[in-house]
Amino acid sequence: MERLEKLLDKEQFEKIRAIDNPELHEFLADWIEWLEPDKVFVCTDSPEDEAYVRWKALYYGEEKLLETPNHTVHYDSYYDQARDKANTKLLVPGGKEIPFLNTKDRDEGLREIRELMRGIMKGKELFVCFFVLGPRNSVFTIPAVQLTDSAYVAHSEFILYRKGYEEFKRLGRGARFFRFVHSAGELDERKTSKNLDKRRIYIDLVGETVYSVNTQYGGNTIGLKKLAFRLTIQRAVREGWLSEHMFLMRVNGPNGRKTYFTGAYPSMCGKTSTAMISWENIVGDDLTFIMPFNGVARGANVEKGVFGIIQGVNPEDDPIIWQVLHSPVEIIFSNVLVKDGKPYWNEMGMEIPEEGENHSGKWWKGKKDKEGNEIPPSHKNARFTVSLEHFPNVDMDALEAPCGVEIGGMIFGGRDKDTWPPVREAFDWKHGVVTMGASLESETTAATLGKEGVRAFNPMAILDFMSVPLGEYIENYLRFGEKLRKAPKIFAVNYFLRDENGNWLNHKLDKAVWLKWMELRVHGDVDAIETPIGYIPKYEDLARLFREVLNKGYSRKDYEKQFTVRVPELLAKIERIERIYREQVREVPEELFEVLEEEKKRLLEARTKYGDYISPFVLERK
Ligand SMILES: Nc1nc2c(ncn2[C@@H]2O[C@H](COP(=O)(O)OP(=O)(O)O)[C@@H](O)[C@H]2O)c(=O)[nH]1
Ligand SMILES: C=C(OP(=O)(O)O)C(=O)O
Ligand SMILES: [Mn+2]
Repeated sequence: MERLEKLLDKEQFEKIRAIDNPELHEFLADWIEWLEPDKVFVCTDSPEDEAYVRWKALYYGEEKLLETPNHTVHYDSYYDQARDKANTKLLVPGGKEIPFLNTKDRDEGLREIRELMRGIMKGKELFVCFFVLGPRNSVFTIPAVQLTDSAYVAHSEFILYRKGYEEFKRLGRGARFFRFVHSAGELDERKTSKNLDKRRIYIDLVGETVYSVNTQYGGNTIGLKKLAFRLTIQRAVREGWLSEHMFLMRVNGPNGRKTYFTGAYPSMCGKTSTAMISWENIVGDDLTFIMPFNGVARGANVEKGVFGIIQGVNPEDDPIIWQVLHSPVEIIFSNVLVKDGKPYWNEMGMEIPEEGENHSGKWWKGKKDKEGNEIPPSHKNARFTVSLEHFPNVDMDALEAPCGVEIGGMIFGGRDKDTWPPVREAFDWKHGVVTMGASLESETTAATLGKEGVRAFNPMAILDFMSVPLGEYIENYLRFGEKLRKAPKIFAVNYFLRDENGNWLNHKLDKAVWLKWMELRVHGDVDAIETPIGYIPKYEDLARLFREVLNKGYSRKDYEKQFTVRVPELLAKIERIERIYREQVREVPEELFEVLEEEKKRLLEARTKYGDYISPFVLERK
C-alpha cells in the first residue's frame, strides 16, 4: 500500500484502498512501477468513471465521433486487423511442447514480455478496470482486473462486460481473479499500434495472467474476451465444467415453449448471425460457461455485449442488428469506411461511397495496398461493439440468471463445402462429442492473420484458444455428459455447402429452419431419418417449417441435394480425423476411436447397400 500511495494520486489511491486484497495491491504496484505511466485512473462502477474512459478514447484520438450520437469509429493498423496466432503463446514451465498448442517456456516468455513492456506507458495514461466474467454474484462469476493504456480497449470492455469493482470489494481476499496487462505500445499519427513486429500475446497459465503488447485489434487485446478464454478453459477442465466458444440463444417452440441452445462455430462462421435471428432471442453470441447442476447442464453468457462482424449485415437478413446499428445507442464501429460522419461496410445492401476514410487511411475506390491487393471499403473482419441490452430480442432474464438456463441442445458447425449435411442430430452425447465436436473441421477465415479458405482441424471450434492438452479436454467433455441425468441433445450444422460450381446450397436464413427443427427434436415432437451419421430431418417436416418460418417453398430436389449422405467425403474425413488423434494428439480417450470406428462401419455397410451418394429418400424407405 505504501508503494501504491506513492504511485497514485489521492483520489485513485482511495479507490484501491477500498478493496481488501493484498495480492491485488502487489500486482498493481509491481506493474505500475514497471510500466511507468504518466497518470493512472482507477475505474469504479460509477457512471462517471465509465464516462471518463469514453471521453478519454476521444481525447487521445483512439476513437472519433460519428454523426449519430453515441457512435464512434476506431481503427486498428492496416496490418493489425485480426488475431495473431503466431505471436500468441501459452507460457508453461519448461516450455513443454503440447500438440496443437503454441507454447513457450514460462520464464523466458515472462522475461521477454516484461522487457517489451518496460516503461512502455511513459507519456501515457494507464486505466485500471474491474470487471467480471459471467453474471455478477453467481456461481459462474470470475472477477478480473484489466490494466491498459488504451482507452478504446477499456471502453470496449465497459460495453462488453459486467462491472466488477463492487464485486472485488465484496469478495476482498477471497477473490480468485484473472489479470490482464495490455499496452498498445507506440502509436503512429493515426493512433494505431506502430511496432507490430513486437506484437506479443502471452498467456501465463500459472499466474492466470495475460499480457498483450503492440496491438489494438480486439481479439488480441480485450482481456475478458479471447484472452480470458484460455484461462477459463483451463479452470473448466480442472473443475469439471465446460467453457466454450459458443453462442447461447432461446429458440421459441410451439405454444410458447422456450428451449435454449448453444452453438460452437469457429470465428467468422455464423455464431453472431445465428444468435441474432430476429424472431428468436439472443442471450450471448460468443462465449458460454456450462455447469452441471443437479444433473442438468445450465449455461450462462460470459459477456453482456457483442463484438460482431459487420460485413454482410443488411436490412433484409439482419433487421435487428441493422436497426440497432442505426439507433443512437453506444456503439464502437471498427475498421469500417467513414464518409461525412457515416459508417459503411461491405455487402451492406446499399450503395457505398467511392472515397472516405477506412482501415488503410484515406481511401478511394481502386486503392491498392503495398502488396498490390485492392483495398475493399471496409475490412472483412471490421466489427461493431454494442451492449446486448439494446437488442429488442435479448432475453434479459436468461442473461442475468445467476444459475444460468437449462440447455436443451448443443450445436457444432463450421465452414465445410462438401461433407456434412445442413443439420443432423447425434445418436447420443458420446456420438455427438466425438463425431461432431471433436471431429469439427472448418476453412480458415479473415478472423486470423494468414491464408483464408484452408480446411483445418478445429475441434469444438476452440482450437485457437485451447490451453490444455486436447486429450484432457475431450475426456472432460465425455465425463461431463455422465454427470447429467438428461444430457442436452447434440447437433451439427453446416451453413456452407456448395455445389460443383461453388454456389452456396443454402440461403443465409435457412439456419432459422434448422433451429426450429432442432427445437422440435429436443422435445421428441417430430420423427427423423436414421442415417449412418445420425438423424436427419424428413422432407415433409422441413417443407412445412420453410413455409411457416420463412414463408418459402422448399423443393424435394433441394432437400435431396443438401441431405444426400456423401459416403466418400465422410469416410475421408473420418480417416483424417482418426489420423490426427492417433498420430498427433496424445492421451486420447479410447472411446473416441471406438465411436469413429463404429461410424466408419455404418458408412461402409450403407455404401455396400446403397452406393456412394445416398439419397435421404432411400434411407427413409428402408
Ligand atoms: N454463406 C453464408 N454466410 C454466412 C451465413 N451465416 C453467416 N455468414 C457469414 O459469415 C460471416 C461471419 O458470421 P458471424 O455470425 O459474424 O460469425 P461469428 O464470428 O461466428 O460470430 C459473415 O460475413 C456472415 O455474413 C450463412 O448461413 N451462409
Ligand atoms: C473476437 C473474435 O470472435 P468471433 O470471430 O468468434 O466473433 C475473434 O475471433 O477474434
Ligand atoms: Mn461473432
